[in-house]
Amino acid sequence: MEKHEFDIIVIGAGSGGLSVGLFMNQAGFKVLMVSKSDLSIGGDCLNDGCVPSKALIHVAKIVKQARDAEQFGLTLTGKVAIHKVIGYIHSKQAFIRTHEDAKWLRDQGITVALGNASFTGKNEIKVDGQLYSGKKIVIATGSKPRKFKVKGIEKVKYYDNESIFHLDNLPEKVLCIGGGPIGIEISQALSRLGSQVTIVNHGAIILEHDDLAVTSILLNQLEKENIEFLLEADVSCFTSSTEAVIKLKSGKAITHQFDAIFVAIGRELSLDTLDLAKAKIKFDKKQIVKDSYLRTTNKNVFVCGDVAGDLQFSHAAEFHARTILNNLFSPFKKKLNNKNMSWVTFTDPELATFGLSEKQLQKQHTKYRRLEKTFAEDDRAVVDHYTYGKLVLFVSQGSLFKKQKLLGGTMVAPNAGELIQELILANTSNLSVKAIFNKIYPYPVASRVNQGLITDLMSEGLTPTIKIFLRKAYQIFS
Ligand SMILES: Cc1cc2nc3c(=O)[nH]c(=O)nc-3n(C[C@H](O)[C@H](O)[C@H](O)COP(=O)(O)OP(=O)(O)OC[C@H]3O[C@@H](n4cnc5c(N)ncnc54)[C@H](O)[C@@H]3O)c2cc1C
Ligand SMILES: NC(=O)c1ccc[n+]([C@@H]2O[C@H](COP(=O)([O-])OP(=O)(O)OC[C@H]3O[C@@H](n4cnc5c(N)ncnc54)[C@H](O)[C@@H]3O)[C@@H](O)[C@H]2O)c1
Repeated sequence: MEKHEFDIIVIGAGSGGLSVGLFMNQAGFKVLMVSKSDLSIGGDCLNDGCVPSKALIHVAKIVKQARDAEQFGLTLTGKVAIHKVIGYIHSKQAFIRTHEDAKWLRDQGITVALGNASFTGKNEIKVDGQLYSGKKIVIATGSKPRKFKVKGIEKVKYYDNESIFHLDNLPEKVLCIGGGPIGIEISQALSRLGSQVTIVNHGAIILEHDDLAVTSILLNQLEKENIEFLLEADVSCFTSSTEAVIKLKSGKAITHQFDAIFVAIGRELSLDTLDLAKAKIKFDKKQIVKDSYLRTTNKNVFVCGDVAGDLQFSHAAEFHARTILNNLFSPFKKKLNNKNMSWVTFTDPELATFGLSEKQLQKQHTKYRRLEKTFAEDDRAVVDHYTYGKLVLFVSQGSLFKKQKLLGGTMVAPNAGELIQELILANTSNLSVKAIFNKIYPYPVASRVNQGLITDLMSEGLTPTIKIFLRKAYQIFS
């Protein structure tokens, strides 16, 4: 059988795989991209994840704002037509697909093979009966929703992120299993469109990777929108297609009625068809064994994105790609380092987090200050009605000769994801907090809250000695 040879083979054309493949192609290398099918190009992000979920959230927000307008005398009648919502989502996906499909990739000069890839040797894979070899191979096969296995599950209408964006009818009552970002984002959107939603979460808190000071505010806001939370609770079984038995924290079991369940209890890595052993790639505890350079036990094969078993975000997958690309071209190999990572949960209000968390700072024995500010007195928050908002920052200890810097932080507010961007820049660029303090913010942009908290910190510098010094200076120079 004829074998096709490439400089690099990328298995999986999602956020991670596309980043590697497109750059290598632009740089003049011979690239093979493998995707299960034409429609799976773009990966989870385009097809079953970020894009459809953010489009759904957009529509749900419009509906909520229309309902909110009733307090100003407008009257709203009728129900949301779910097929129009789904149509909107699909139209946005179709638009993006025009530059994320096999034809477009081929037009760029990339060879595309459609089908499941499996290894046949250390540098060789097979797709749809055809062999391909690559000097380097990147596994970027992503992840899939973990299946919920409990007695009676076969009786119920079951949705997860692969089916929810194809809804025919909006279920009246939804039972969401899982209080992570997928469960929370989708639950709020469904609730705003008209479903009555209850979230059952195994853990004691929602969004367990974020700071409790902000997740508790988000929880409170979601409860105000009539989303019910059962925390530290588990579905023991389904007794019919519409009834679940839920074991509560107290040990008590209750029955709960619903029309459909939405499952978001974490992800499983997509490795099924790869046949890793043929390429001498070790696999342990449901993960591919990798080093801190994202290399597998076969030094010519890398892992990138969700399948690496690290943080599962589109931008994390892109960051993996950048790390791998750097190391392909530079003698100065970079280890994967997430100290500047950030993420946003696109609820309303949004929850945005960047840099190191308090747990990480404590673990690495870094000296830091925790600063907190509510938005109760922020003029923009007052007029736009989000005084519940909060900003938390972790700053290093400065001195006369040492810059005080942002180590991490988190915010809950509408548009928090945009508001923290300048803090992320200060964090990644190692700027002093004075960069925020010295900025002139147009009044009343919402991001003035960032300066507000840093100003609180700076005013601590007005010690009794400094005040005496200022009085003297005033006497002399004024
Ligand atoms: C509902 C939801 C919302 C999300 N929202 C956000 C968000 O707002 N922001 C964010 O940053 N992240 C978000 N994520 C996470 C984000 O989608 C993923 O982290 C990201 O898509 C991972 O990219 P990847 O390249 O690792 O994998 P993927 O994008 O999943 O791509 C992997 C590709 O490999 C293909 N593949 C698998 N096995 C094989 C094989 N054997 N041969 C050939 N091809 C194969 C798959 O079909 C797929 O196309 C969300 C996820 C979900 C589910
Ligand atoms: N805006 C974003 O960036 C965004 C949005 C969606 C998803 N994502 C990514 O996708 C990943 C997966 O999201 P996810 O929400 O599926 O998973 P997750 O692992 O983040 O959260 C799962 C939640 O389900 C709970 N859980 C687990 N088993 C359960 C059970 N049997 N019963 C009840 N609760 C149970 C856990 O306590 C946890 O709170 C996220 O970690 C994130 O990286 C990102």
